[in-house]
Parts: sequence; C-alpha cells; structure tokens
Amino acid sequence: MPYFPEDFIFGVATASYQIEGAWNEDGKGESIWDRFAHTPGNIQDGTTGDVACDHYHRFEEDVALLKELGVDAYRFSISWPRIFPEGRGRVNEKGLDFYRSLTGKLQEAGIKPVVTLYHWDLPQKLQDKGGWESQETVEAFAEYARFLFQSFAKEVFLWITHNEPWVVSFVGHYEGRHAPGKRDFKSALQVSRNLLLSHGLAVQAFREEKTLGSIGITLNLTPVHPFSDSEEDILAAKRCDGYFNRWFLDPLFKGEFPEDMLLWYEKKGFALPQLSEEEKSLIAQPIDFLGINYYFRRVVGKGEGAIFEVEFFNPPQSEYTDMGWEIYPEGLYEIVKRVSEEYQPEDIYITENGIALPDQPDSKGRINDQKRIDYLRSHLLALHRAVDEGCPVSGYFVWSLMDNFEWGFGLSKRFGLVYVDYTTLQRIKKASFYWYQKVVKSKRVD
Ligand SMILES: OC[C@H]1NNC[C@@H](O)[C@@H]1O
Ligand SMILES: [Ca+2]
Repeated sequence: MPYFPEDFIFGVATASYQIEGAWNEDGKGESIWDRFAHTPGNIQDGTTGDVACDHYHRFEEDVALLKELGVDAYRFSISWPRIFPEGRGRVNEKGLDFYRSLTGKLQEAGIKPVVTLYHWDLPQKLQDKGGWESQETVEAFAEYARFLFQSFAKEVFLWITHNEPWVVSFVGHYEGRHAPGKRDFKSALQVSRNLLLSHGLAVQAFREEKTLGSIGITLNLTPVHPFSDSEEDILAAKRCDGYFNRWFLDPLFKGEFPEDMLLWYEKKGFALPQLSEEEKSLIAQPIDFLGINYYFRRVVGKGEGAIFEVEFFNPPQSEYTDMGWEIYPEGLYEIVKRVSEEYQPEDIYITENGIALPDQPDSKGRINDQKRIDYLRSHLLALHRAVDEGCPVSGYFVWSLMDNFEWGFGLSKRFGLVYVDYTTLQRIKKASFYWYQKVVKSKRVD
C-alpha cells in the first residue's frame, strides 16, 4: 500500500483563460486567446472562453470546493492582460484585486497558492507588436513578473514562470492550432529562444525582489519510444526526443540548445536561434524546482515529413483518452527517472496529470468516472515508484479541478474532478473527486 511522504503536496491545477470567463470585464485587456477563439474556424466546437466556468464571479464557491477536496495547494495562472491591459505600463487595479481576493480566500482555507505567470493568454497589444518573436515582449514579461513578485511578495508557495513553452512555441507558431495561429517553424524557434530569455529575466527579478517561496518552470515532457529497434527508427525517436524534450531541458539545465537538433535544423535550412554566453547563463541560472506536465508517451519511427522525417504510431493494444492520447502510466516513472538522472533538478513537481473523458451525469445526476480514477491511480503508483527510488518529487497536481475550455477543442473535452454544466454553470463533484479527496487525506494510493 504505497504511502507518499507526510509533507508530499497534493493539489489540482487550472489556468486563467480556461476557467475565468469575464474576458472583457473590470478593465481586462484583450488576450491572443480572446482574439483566436473569436476567429471563426479556430475552435473545434465553436465555443470560446468568454464565459467558460465563470470562475471570475464564482471563485469563492470554487475555493470552497478546493477546501472540501482538502488539497494542500492549488495551481492557477494569472491573466497578464487583467493586470496590464496593454501588456505593460498602466495597471488595472480591479484585475489585481481579483487575484488578491483569490489568494486571500486560499489563505483562509489553508491552501498554498501556486501561481503560473504565463499560461498562454498574452495581451493582444503585445502580439500586435510581434508577440513572443519580439524583444519587447521579453522585456514586458520581465516587468510583469517583477510587478507580481512585488504585489504578492509573501503569499505564494511556488511561482512558475511559463507553462509548456514547447506548446507556446510549436503549437502556437508552427502547427498553428493555438494562438496566435502562426505556421512558421523559424518563428517557432525564435519564440522558444525568447520564452527562455524571459524565464531567465523573471528568475533574476525574483531573486532581486527577495520574494518568498520557490521559482521554477513547467515543461510538458513525453518519453519517446522507437517503433522498432531499427537504426532509423531509433534515430527518429532521438530526433523527437530532442524536439519535444531536450530543446528546453538542455538550455535550462545545461545552458545550451541540444547540438544534434541545431545541426538537424541547420541541415533543413532554418536560421538558428542565437544565444550569447551571457544569455546562456541567464537561461540556465539555478531554479528551485522543475514542473513536469505528463499525459502520454509517443511511439515513432522513420517516416516522411518535411522537418522531422518521422511517423507516429498508436499501439493497438493500448487504451486511449477522449483526446486520443495513449494511456501509459509507466511514462510518468520513466520521465521522472530520466530527468532526475540526466538533469539533476533541485526538486520536481508534477504540475499536471489527468485525463479527458466524455463525462455525462446519469439519471440521478451523478458522474461515475471510474476510468479517471483508474488513470490517476495508475499514474500515482508509477510516480510513487520513482519517489521510492529517490527521485526528488515533492508534489502532484491533477489537471484539472473542474472541466474547462480545452483550447482548440473548446468546452467539449472534460478533464475535471468536478463536472461543469455550461448552461447553468452548476458544479457537480464526480466520483474521482471523492476518490482523490481520500488520497489527499491519507497520502495513500490504494
Ligand atoms: O491538454 C490538457 C492540459 N495540458 N496542459 C496545459 C493545459 O492548459 C491543458 O488544458
Ligand atoms: Ca525559495
């Protein structure tokens, strides 16, 4: 019966654009996700985050749910355009007040706030000036971060500079499925460099402001397995590991972009992102923890494709989620072990893990999401193995507290421990809510 350490942190996670709604209320500026979701054709089910879970008006009810769940910590993100409607300069006091009220309610409930500075909702005014491709956004982010460190100098347990810079760079600027919807690999490379620089400047500001708490960054990491043990499949898997994982892990912990990927991109004719020695040290300065978001692994082999020459496989014997992601609990153990051994982070938090299911209330209004319980249990057992083997993991956050706006899929994908009826905005606790409540209370997974 695996027990987690007594001081192990159990939590849940959300993000501003996905739950808050009130997209243009109380002085909030437009974000690139407001713009992207308002552009017809971008969101699969045609919904937007205009209202989402209406958390902006219902946060007290949602903190009460967190208190009932009994979590040690709650991860949320701050909406940059709620604080600086134009990205920098004028502060929107009402926006700041909302997060003061939220952290105040969390404090009252004995729940540690975990704040993500950037979870994708860039002020549109900055995008109009080049967005993450531009140095201006890098500087504006450093100012935004410093302002928040000063405004919440003592309340926050963990500060996360960026959520999933790989997604921001490559899904937002190469695949085009996320805001700002660009399809330009060179832009994506430039964006990944600027996100890393902005992370470095934020960490520097955090140290200078002597802010309490810890600071880190969250990466979505996926183990990559070759489809066969052929040389070309193994090389394809190595390329994907570089693209998905090492492209950010190496600069953050080794101060360099991975050489094999730079050579590959150069061979493909892309101008490479340049880093001076000073910029390399800025990016690789020590952080207090690494956040890992884990959902699935990837199985790849040699294939066609313009840039990576890979083909993805879905093992037929596996089960898949509502997102079409393979359920592979071992991958959480694998990635924690690999990162601990190869990159030696001071500390690790699993800042997201969860599953989308087609949840619907039954005739009695209950949601028996047994598949989510099985998913969370199997991943917690895999995580426990890594902890048992000495990996420095201090916490685990379920994605998500409640169903919310799942980016390009809109409101159609449900990840919550709590169901949201989007017509009434009623919250309904699923069976997994009660299961996780017991895990949090007992620190045990049975
Ligand atoms: O796709 C599920 C989650 N993945 N990580 C980032 C979150 O914003 C997503 O909802
Ligand atoms: Ca600290």
